[in-house]
Amino acid sequence: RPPSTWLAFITRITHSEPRTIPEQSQNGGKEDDMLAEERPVQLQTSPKHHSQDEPPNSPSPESTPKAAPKNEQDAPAVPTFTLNEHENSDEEDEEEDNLPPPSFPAMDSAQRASKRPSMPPPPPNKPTLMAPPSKPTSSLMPPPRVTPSNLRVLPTSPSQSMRVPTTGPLPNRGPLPNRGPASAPNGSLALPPSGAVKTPNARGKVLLSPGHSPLDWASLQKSGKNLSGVDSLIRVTPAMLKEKNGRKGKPAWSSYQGKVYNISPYLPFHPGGEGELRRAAGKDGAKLFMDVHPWVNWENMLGECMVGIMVSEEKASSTLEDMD
Ligand code: HEM
Repeated sequence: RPPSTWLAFITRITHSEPRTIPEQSQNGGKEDDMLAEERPVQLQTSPKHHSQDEPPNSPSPESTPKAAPKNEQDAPAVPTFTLNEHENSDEEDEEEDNLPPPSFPAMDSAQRASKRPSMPPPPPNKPTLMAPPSKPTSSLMPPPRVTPSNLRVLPTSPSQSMRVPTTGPLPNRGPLPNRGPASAPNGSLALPPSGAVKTPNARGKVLLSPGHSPLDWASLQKSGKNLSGVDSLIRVTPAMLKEKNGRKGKPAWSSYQGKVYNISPYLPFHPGGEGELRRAAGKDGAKLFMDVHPWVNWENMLGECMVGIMVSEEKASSTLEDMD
């Protein structure tokens, strides 16, 4: 048994093509194959009996169908199909509702048996009766409870505080080594003796005058100029060193590990400033030097400025060559 929707379609075809009926009836045996329900529908619409006196071009199921009807109103309706034909036709909907269910799948088939008794889906564009889910309002929510387990335990031991955290921003690396005190507030890093190192301040960097960069000093050392102020190396007594303090036009000498250097030409080149370097004038500057920048090679920096060696007052009269 064809679905109910087919019946309406078959009805239209039989209305529009009456010549198919005699052909089927002429076949005789084929008519028996047709379903019983279809027969009266087809027979009602087919002009089974017609007069012999009709003209040859009159509408006859046995004659060739006309190319065009005489009257457009009499013309059979050409079946047209649209996608929403069933939706727009109320008559067909009612007809379908009254028709028995389609024969496929069979009433006792496994498909029907396995079909869940599902609820029909709600029609679109129709307001549902269910109330929309209430939105959670923050004002009604209780504040999150802070329990001790939610709090991160702060590191207590130095080994824990030095550990790099796996989450969050990287910690401040702090100043470069030997450039000043460590920035760790908990004192976990080893600090030099208090007061021994000045805190470097980037804004306090000494601005050297043009032509007095470290490169300029290196070029001046290689220039061959006499930077020591003496013709040859001399013995320097403590009294002599103390006199060369750089004041009142006098040169500035400073001793470092038994050697005496004329630091006067280096004063405008000193990255730490002329004033800082002058503090070592006329005396042993090793301690001041090592406290600030032990990585600096004094001998390389002031090699051309060497005056002589420190000697006691007794040996001051003799020359260095004599001592060798
Ligand atoms: C007489 C031999 C000296 C030489 C050849 C010398 C050389 C230098 C050099 C090359 C720098 C730059 C270091 C760097 O940027 O890493 C420097 C910086 C400095 N020096 Fe000296 N210096 C001498 C003595 C002194 C003395 C006696 C003092 C202090 C009493 C001093 C205080 C400083 C300071 C404060 C800085 C700046 C450090 C900084 O900016 O981080 N220097 N010196």
